Amino acid sequence: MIELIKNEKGIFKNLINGKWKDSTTESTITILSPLDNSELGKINAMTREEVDEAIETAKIAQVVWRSTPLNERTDILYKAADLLESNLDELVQLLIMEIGKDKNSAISEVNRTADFIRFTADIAKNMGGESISGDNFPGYKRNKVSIVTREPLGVILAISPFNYPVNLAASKIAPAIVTGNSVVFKPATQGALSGLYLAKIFEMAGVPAGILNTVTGRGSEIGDYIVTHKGINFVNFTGSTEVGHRISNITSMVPLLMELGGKDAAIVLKDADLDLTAKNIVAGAYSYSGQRCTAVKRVLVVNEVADQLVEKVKILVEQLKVGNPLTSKDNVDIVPLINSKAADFVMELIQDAIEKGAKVLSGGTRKENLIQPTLMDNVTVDMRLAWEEPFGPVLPIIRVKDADEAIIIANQSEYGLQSSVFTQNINDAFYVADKLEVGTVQVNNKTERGPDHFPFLGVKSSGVGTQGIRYSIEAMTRPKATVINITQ
Ligand SMILES: NC(=O)C1=CN([C@@H]2O[C@H](COP(=O)(O)OP(=O)(O)OC[C@H]3O[C@@H](n4cnc5c(N)ncnc54)[C@H](OP(=O)(O)O)[C@@H]3O)[C@@H](O)[C@H]2O)C=CC1
Ligand SMILES: O=C(O)[C@H](O)COP(=O)(O)O
Repeated sequence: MIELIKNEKGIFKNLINGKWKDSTTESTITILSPLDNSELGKINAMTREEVDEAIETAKIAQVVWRSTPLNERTDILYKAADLLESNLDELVQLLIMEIGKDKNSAISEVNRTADFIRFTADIAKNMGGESISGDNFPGYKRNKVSIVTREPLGVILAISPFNYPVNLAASKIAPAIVTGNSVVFKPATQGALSGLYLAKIFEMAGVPAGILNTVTGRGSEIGDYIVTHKGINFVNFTGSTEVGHRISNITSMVPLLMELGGKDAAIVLKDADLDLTAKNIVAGAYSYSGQRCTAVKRVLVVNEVADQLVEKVKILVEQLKVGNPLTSKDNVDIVPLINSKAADFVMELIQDAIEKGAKVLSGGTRKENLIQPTLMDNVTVDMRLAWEEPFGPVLPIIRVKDADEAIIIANQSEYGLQSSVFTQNINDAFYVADKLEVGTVQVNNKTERGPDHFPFLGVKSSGVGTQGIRYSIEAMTRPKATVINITQ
């Protein structure tokens, strides 16, 4: 199917108004694989005029789409989910090559996305509006009734990051279109081929012309133009806090739904089940080399059990499989990072911590962009690793005297995505959970986004608004009240 979306020069086309179009510009971006530097294809660096066309076409098409029966819109989503599954092998291969995901994680991303799309259709079909009688409020009678329906917002701008190019695109596109919105989708540049593939799936499933349009090009070049475009009615962005802040600063009167960076803490109390804790911490911190916003990014463990926990974590870290998914026989947990800039940054954080007295218990070395899973003990709050998000396979252990000190350090972060607390005492779990300034607290589990119908949100610099299937649907619609006044 890849062949259907690229031209004879290997340039991937964009879906605009139901047609896969070549750009009018000669300006292209070459997508190389982080695994072997091979060229996977080229994408167009679209011009402003082409962006205008994508947004204008979305605006016009939405007018008809919002009146299309919901059951027809949901049928398209069910078809898209089936098509994703029937094209799993090719898409998995593309994900592995384009973003260096290990095979198991790539398969899981595609299957989870199909489930997400189906569940979105199910929820949309089962969501109703409400009717409110006037007499609930003093001075009014039952002859006044408000019928509250949910209306689409118009044109949704969906911007996705590199690490889940299919799932974090579909989790914006599916709730948007099922509710009668149209979409302009700007994938991450590294991840754009997978994103365009997803768009092809939606098109094949029957999404009408103009309802899903794609825009490719570097965010640094066209990002400001798209997010501030007057044709956009809602921005759903997942990516770094830096870009999120920028979008928030330059937009005006447009609702934002943003999931940004994190520094999720795993807080370990003295009565925690340490085997379960260590297992969760290692799975949470290192899968896909830590390139997940919800990765466990620091451990705050009380002194009484710190030595025991560290020993258990170290044993598991040393069992992680490290390698290049292209050349490794088995599935690997630790893969090369997305690019050398990302790997340089992780090494910089490790070096800073070493210079300030942290101890490397495992890893700490790099071969090209493959960084060994790194475990660092005795990390203290004067080190950058205590606060900055590495988006790589390095985990700092910060020792604390008690739960209260852990809470203070956890909350001092600029981020507030998730936290875990490990304890066998339900009262302590609630005590800690109640005080943490995050969107979600996981009790005795690693930090993670799923299941996808749960609310997913970050506070402080980790985001604005709430995702999760029903929550995204609500965010992308607004109530509309039609008031019936019955003459009596
Ligand atoms: N909380 C969450 O749910 C998640 C958060 N993240 C966070 O994302 C980061 C990693 O992802 P990464 O892709 O590198 O993030 P970036 O912020 O670099 O990019 C995200 C998206 O924004 C685009 N973009 C870049 N500049 C602009 C701009 N000025 N205006 C509009 N769009 C722009 C990018 O395009 P281009 O690729 O062309 O630059 C890409 O599509 C981490 O910080 C991580 O924590 C990631 C996943 C989930
Ligand atoms: O992009 C991310 O990193 C995700 O939103 C996290 O999802 P996960 O917890 O399912 O990996």
